[in-house]
Amino acid sequence: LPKLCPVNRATDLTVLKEKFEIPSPSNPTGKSDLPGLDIFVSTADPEKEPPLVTANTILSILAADYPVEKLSCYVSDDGGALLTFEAMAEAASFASVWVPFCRKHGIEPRNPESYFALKKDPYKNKVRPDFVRDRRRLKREYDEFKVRINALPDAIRRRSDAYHAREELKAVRQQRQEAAAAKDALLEPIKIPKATWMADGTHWPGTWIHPTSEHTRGDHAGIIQVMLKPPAEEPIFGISSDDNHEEVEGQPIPGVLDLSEVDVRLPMLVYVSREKRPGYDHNKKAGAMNALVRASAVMSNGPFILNLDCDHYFYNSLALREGMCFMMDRGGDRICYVQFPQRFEGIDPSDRYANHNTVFFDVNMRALDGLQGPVYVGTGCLFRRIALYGFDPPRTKIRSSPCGRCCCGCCFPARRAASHDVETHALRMDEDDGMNLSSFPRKFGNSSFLIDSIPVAEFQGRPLADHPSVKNGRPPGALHIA
Ligand SMILES: O=c1ccn([C@@H]2O[C@H](COP(=O)(O)OP(=O)(O)O[C@H]3O[C@H](CO)[C@@H](O)[C@H](O)[C@H]3O)[C@@H](O)[C@H]2O)c(=O)[nH]1
Ligand SMILES: [Mn+2]
Repeated sequence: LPKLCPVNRATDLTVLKEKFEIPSPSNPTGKSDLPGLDIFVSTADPEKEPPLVTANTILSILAADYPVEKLSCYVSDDGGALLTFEAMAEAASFASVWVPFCRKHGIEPRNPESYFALKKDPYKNKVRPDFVRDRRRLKREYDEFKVRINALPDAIRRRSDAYHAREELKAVRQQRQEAAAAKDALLEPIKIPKATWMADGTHWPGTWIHPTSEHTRGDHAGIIQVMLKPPAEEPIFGISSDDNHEEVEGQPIPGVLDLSEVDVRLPMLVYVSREKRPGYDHNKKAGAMNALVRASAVMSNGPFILNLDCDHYFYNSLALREGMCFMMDRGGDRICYVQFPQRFEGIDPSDRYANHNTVFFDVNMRALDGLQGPVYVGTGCLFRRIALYGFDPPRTKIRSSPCGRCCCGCCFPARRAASHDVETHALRMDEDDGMNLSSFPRKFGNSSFLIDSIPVAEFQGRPLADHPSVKNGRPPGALHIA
């Protein structure tokens, strides 16, 4: 049995910054050379998973400290619910004040609900004189946002009822006209199925409040809606409070945040509800993740993917950068995924039921890291996109080991290579010629957009070729050009 050898790892964010974001003659503004990152959030039921919680998750993602133009967020709604859709739209709109506020004042955590519920002194280490005013302003905005989210179920129901009444009236009128034309006195009562209506006066394509065929939980069309479009390539600074007054009875009040030094761009946000039909097994969260992998490949195609459940959030706005330290390090191209630990809120003080899971996250996972690596726990995991496509790791060839018969990790590639044909159907990534698209099997389906996106993601996910030991690295600066 191998001995347990728990590993503690540390990251150095300064080194990451120096390597990828320091201005140079070829990159005068220090535009980021970090790879793209797609964040997936899954939700399935607005009754059991309150949209306010999902919205908070989304806000913590949109406010994460990562180059805005490299970050995209995808929400998968397996409930196909208009409520979730509209809550995400509200979150996107609230993000336009929340995210600049977080950036301006270095707020942590960037989940508003948790931030405003913090027990510790919010003014600790805050020196900007406008912090008090900005925080008060944001608190009010957030409270109003919460009320809007909580009012959504009712608003949607009332709107749907109003549209329904209008439709019924229309139908009755038409029936009367037809009856009059045909001189037919017999009028049958009209039954129109109760639809769920969107604000623009069209039918919601997903699940309806009153289910009808084609609009039930497991039976509806696919929906993709971009809620925040991809940001501009260069930073956009906000307006200063001098130019931006609110007026109360003709008197300007300086209530609006001064954002003249803050990049106000937001990452792309996409709502996805995959198509569902009766008779198919949709494989719950796994199926949702697969749908997002495909959808994101043709939209932002981030070479890295991180997934979160709707009731989880980023506690640390730098977490994505920390994950990237492992992926972009020398030898990082051999890493398939980086699993983040989970921490829990709202557990009873004595933790009678061991809900903190300390043994699992702080002992078992570290020990596994000393063997072959921790296991994937289903969420909070940063993946290399190409690894999810079923490719072999880039270096599966037998390498000469320093110790004749060795017991170190380098034996695994040899064993894998030998059993390759029989055991796995992994795709080979040719080390010398790169990828040969024509050899890709049908398993990717017929979308040529998807197939073409694969080698792009592979190239962009490589570490920098700034050291002789990095064999297939990409040249520095390859990603900072728009
Ligand atoms: O048809 C479904 C069903 C679930 N989900 C999502 O899957 C996630 C997890 O589902 P949940 O029912 O909350 O499972 P839990 O038991 O709470 O979560 C455990 O199991 C999950 C999946 O295996 C892991 O992601 C979690 O970390 C782990 O705590 C949630 O975001 C759901 O919205 C879907 O997207 N589609
Ligand atoms: Mn859960």
